Amino acid sequence: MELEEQCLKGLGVQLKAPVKSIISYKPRHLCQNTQQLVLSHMNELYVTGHVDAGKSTLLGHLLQLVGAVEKSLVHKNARDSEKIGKSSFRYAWVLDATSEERSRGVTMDIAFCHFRTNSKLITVLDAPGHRDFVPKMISGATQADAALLVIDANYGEFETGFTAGGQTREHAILARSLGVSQLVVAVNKMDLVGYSEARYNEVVTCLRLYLNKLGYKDTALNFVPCGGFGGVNLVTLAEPALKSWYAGPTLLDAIDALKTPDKLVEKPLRLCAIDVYKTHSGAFIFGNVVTGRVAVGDEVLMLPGAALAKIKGTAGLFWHRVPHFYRGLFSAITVRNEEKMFIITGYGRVTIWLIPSAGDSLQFSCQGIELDHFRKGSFFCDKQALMAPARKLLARVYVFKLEIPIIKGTSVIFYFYKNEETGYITRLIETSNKSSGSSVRKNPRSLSSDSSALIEITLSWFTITPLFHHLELSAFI
Ligand SMILES: Nc1nc2c(ncn2[C@@H]2O[C@H](COP(=O)(O)OP(=O)(O)OP(=O)(O)O)[C@@H](O)[C@H]2O)c(=O)[nH]1
Repeated sequence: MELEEQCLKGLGVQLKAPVKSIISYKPRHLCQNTQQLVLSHMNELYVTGHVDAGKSTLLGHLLQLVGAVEKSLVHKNARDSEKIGKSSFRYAWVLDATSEERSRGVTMDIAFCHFRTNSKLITVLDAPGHRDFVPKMISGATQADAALLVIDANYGEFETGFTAGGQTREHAILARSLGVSQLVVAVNKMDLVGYSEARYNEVVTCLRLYLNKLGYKDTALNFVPCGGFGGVNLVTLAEPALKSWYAGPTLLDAIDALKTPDKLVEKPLRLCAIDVYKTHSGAFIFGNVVTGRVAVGDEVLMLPGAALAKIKGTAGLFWHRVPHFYRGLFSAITVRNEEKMFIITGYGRVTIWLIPSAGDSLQFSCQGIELDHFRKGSFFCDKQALMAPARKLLARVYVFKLEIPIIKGTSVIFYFYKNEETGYITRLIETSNKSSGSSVRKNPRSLSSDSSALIEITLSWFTITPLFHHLELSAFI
């Protein structure tokens, strides 16, 4: 394995993640001496928390410290933010890149970025904290394995985010109901409370109780005291006031310790198209492999529409035209159109293909479909194992806090990757035990706060669903 990695390096191909395995899977169009490298899976981490908790600053500073931001950009942000009297936002500007976000000092859309820890490639989604942008935040959470919940430790601020209706609670509930299974909780702005151990313990105790109640076990939680603006305990712990009582992980270590979920490489292909980027010489699709794997030349079906398409590589010549923030998304298959590379191994000349598989994001183009018919959220899937269009869905739902009980006929919004469909509840099938899932009561008349249930939803229009039940279907009510 090391040899292959070294050879690729020698060719100037920089892998975005360490090679995990060499697999024997061979599509028909590849010749016999083809080996395929599967890159180690990425972890997707989405950053959330109460408005102004310091999410963008924390992340921007962390990216800077791990060298994921170009030095020229660091200097430019420092200079430009100072010029308009907003130097406290200089780290946040790494992520809040639009002029409206900068002038208002709030994150308004999901920002993507990437960095490496010791053992992982992390894709980060910085979600807006403001209530008006909650739908954006939901689309971020539906893509992520783990979340970084940022808490403002300052006196009064933590309490505001945490009281009934506060966004810390709301975001934790959303993350939980959308299936995010692990949380790193950054107890931020510790400088404002004098790095007080007592305050840290107070915040952690309060949050732990609440998160346990939502169903997060202690093993799925990792609390880290830090200061995003000062860079305290992000990558190293040098602050004596914190060091005197804290000996746990830094934020980077806590992120590195996240478990990489089983990405279901062996399942049939489901590739979700996230966006399309048009240049005068062609269009590229940006997508995310949910399950299975895909190679150049594969014939796939795009749904909805059932158009047959052939996956093509993308031309490296256009690389410089790809927006900067998208670049880190690509796994090695698309970096400089090097999907086919020759390397010398102990066995002679071998063709290496880099295969994007479940968990990878990639850029590609395809033959056979009109990109005008393409829409965000379309799925490319295996011809032999199609995804089923459906209007009726069964969903296991967790009900958190409600003012009015849920009854038959209640309207819902269904999110499935980039798809969003309205509908209503047509049956309340049973309530169930929150931890064991066993049936408690058949055909209940209503669902109240703090319960779990199996329900039937009828959507206003057909949506595509996975044929196999690889994800617990989650609905947000
Ligand atoms: N004292 C102190 N201030 C901080 C720290 N981190 C962030 N701030 C300040 O808090 C303010 C808000 O920071 P942002 O990073 O924009 O917060 P945010 O959570 O991303 O905001 P939204 O995305 O709009 O919800 C800015 O003025 C930051 O300089 C910290 O560790 N200590």
